[in-house]
Amino acid sequence: MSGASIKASEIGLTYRLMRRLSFARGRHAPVHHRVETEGRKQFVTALDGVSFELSSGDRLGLIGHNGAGKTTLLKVLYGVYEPTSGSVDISGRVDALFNINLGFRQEATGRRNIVLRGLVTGWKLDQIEARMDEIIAFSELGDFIDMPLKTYSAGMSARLAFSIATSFDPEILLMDEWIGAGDADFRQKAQTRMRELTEKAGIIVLASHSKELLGRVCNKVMTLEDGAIKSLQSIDEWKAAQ
Ligand SMILES: Nc1ncnc2c1ncn2[C@@H]1O[C@H](COP(=O)(O)OP(=O)(O)OP(=O)(O)O)[C@@H](O)[C@H]1O
Repeated sequence: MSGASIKASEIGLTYRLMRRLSFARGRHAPVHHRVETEGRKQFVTALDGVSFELSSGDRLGLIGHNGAGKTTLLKVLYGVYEPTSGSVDISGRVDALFNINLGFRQEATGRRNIVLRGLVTGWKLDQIEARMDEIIAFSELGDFIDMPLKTYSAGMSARLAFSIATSFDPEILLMDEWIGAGDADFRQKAQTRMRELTEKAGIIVLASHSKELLGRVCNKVMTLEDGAIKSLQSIDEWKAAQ
């Protein structure tokens, strides 16, 4: 691995609202101050002037109130959305674990979903088969691996998604709070795996409301407020400020 990097320069992201919001006089919608109206169109500014750089081994935590822009930032880094302004330069293979069910076929078995995910990630069938046993063992799903996804609990889906994503050697892993769905033993295993990933010169970006989780996993923390960076601190600075 040559070393992963992310450079975000002044990223802005504005959503166009498909349905018009109207606010009764004297009542505020939670995001009313960022809804702008232009003629018949309405827009929400979800990210505004976000700049940062990450390099090999960085584990960035994203924290902030509901609607602060954490998920939107992950989606921009994953390429789901093109920033409305600014730019993102990414070097390294990116995989994402947010909205765990995204990309899973509910009618297909766990085993079949491993193959489908592998193919989408760009691996060949024999490469996927070579990793199959290891992925199944790590997920601890046992015989459930041959049952359809729709029979899985949230925690079981999370374990499968994590096992798959980390087995296909991502250099950059983008995650939200999915990890909360796993039980304590699995979280411990998952944490070890994330550490190995960053030791191999990878990068993790993890959005969470859990200060305890960020404290354990991250070396930097970005606090977002209304789509802008309120602070970007080393883990020690951030802990000292709590
Ligand atoms: N598809 C969308 N269309 C319009 N507005 C959106 C869309 N997705 C998010 N938003 C708005 O963008 C802003 C940022 O949302 P985002 O989901 O990034 O926040 P978040 O920090 O991840 O919140 P949470 O902690 O609740 O998950 C919010 O004001 C939200 O209403």
